[in-house]
Amino acid sequence: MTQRRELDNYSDEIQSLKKRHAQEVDEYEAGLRKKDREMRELREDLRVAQSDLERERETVTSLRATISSQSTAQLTLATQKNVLQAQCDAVQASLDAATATISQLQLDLESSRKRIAELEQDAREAEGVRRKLHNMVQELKGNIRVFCRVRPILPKEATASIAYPDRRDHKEIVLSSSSESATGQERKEVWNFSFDRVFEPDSTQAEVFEEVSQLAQSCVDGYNVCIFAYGQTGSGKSFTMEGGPTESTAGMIPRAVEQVFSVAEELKSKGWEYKMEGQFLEIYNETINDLLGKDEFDKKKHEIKHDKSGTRVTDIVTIPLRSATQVRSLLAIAQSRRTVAATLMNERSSRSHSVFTLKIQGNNTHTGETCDGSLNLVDLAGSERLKESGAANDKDRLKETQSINKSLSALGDVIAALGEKGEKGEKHIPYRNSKLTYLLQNSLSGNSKTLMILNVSPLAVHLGESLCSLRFATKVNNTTIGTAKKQTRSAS
Ligand SMILES: Nc1ncnc2c1ncn2[C@@H]1O[C@H](COP(=O)(O)OP(=O)(O)OP(=O)(O)O)[C@@H](O)[C@H]1O
Repeated sequence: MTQRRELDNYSDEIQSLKKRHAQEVDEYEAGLRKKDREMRELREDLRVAQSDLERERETVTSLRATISSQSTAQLTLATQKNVLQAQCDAVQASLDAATATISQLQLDLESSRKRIAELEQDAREAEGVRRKLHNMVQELKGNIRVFCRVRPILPKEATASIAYPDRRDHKEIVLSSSSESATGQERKEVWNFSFDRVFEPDSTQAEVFEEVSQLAQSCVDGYNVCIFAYGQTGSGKSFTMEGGPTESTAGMIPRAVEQVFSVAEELKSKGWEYKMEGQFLEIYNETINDLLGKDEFDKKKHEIKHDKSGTRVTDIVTIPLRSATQVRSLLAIAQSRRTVAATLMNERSSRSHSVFTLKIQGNNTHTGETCDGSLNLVDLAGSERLKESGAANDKDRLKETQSINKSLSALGDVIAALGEKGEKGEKHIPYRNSKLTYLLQNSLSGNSKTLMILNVSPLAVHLGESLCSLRFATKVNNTTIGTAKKQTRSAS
């Protein structure tokens, strides 16, 4: 029994042990599951931690790369800083030097300003002296001068016998002709003429202008200047005065105008300011026509008036001029109007006098001086006589030729009378004998300078006309003796 009880006890004990064991197994399994869960969680944490670690590693690598490139950049910057510092030092040094130089320059500038003021004063005085000397030179050369220009022969023309013996000063021209006398003997005739300058056929416009340019200077200095082209039709007057379309063939009018503008520009630095205006007219049959008028034909009646302010033509268009280019276009307008008139009225351009007038008013802003000059450029009508012009049987042509002859001989008389006045004192000058001389009255007397360019045709058929022109020009040229004497008188 005891055994039995013991057995029961043992069985109970086994039962309780089994129970406890099952309980412990449960607990153990629950613990195990918990551990398992904890282990999964830990694994997850580990994976997260590993990926964080991986990221951190990448960050570290990239930071290392950044640090390495930053240190390279820092090194470069440091080098650049050193270079800039050196440059800065150099700039500072040159700035210091420049400041010193500026101070010195300011001193120099001040003394240069003083010197410039003195030189400007000297220049103004020298300009006055130059004007006087220039005028003296012009007077010594003669206030009335004559140049003779022989035009080249054109194709198919037969030349007359013309020689130029003065190879040094170019002042002589010799015409000759040989004919057979009634007895069959050869008769040779020779005519010598001398002028202030003779231009041979190969002379260029530039060479002729070289002699004329001094007069352009005079009119800017306040003198009245008249330049005439005289000669028979076809002798080269228009070529000489207006010239061709190219720079090398441009005539005296465009060249003189160019020169006047450039001299006026140069004198600006000496305080001179100039106002210029131009007019262009023609005198045809003793009637004035405005070549710058608006209409194709000028129907207005123009009169010449002389008053204190100078010579004025009533109702004539006067254009303020600002540049030589503007003058050239004006000349072209005038030329086209003359061409229209010429086609309608029998080569009128060679049967009328054209007068281009440039008025120049100067005012010196430093000295208060003023001056009034004018440049008259005159292309005279053809000087041929009645028989040559073929006018004898044509009433209109006859009238034309007579009025041309009248005005040309009036011009010769006025110039001759001016020369005599120079020798004998007071003398009546017959300005009123023609429109041309009346118009140019103020530009042919007093402080005026006259140049006549005699244009001569080289043709054998024109020999007679050439001789007439040369004789007329010689009469004009002899007038210069008056001026030469004046110079002797003032010297004594
Ligand atoms: N120095 C020169 N060089 C070249 N050709 C010239 C020269 N002089 C004149 N001529 C030519 O001779 C011809 C006559 O000249 P131009 O027309 O100038 O004469 P003109 O005396 O003015 O005649 P007009 O009284 O008919 O106007 C023109 O063909 C011109 O081009």
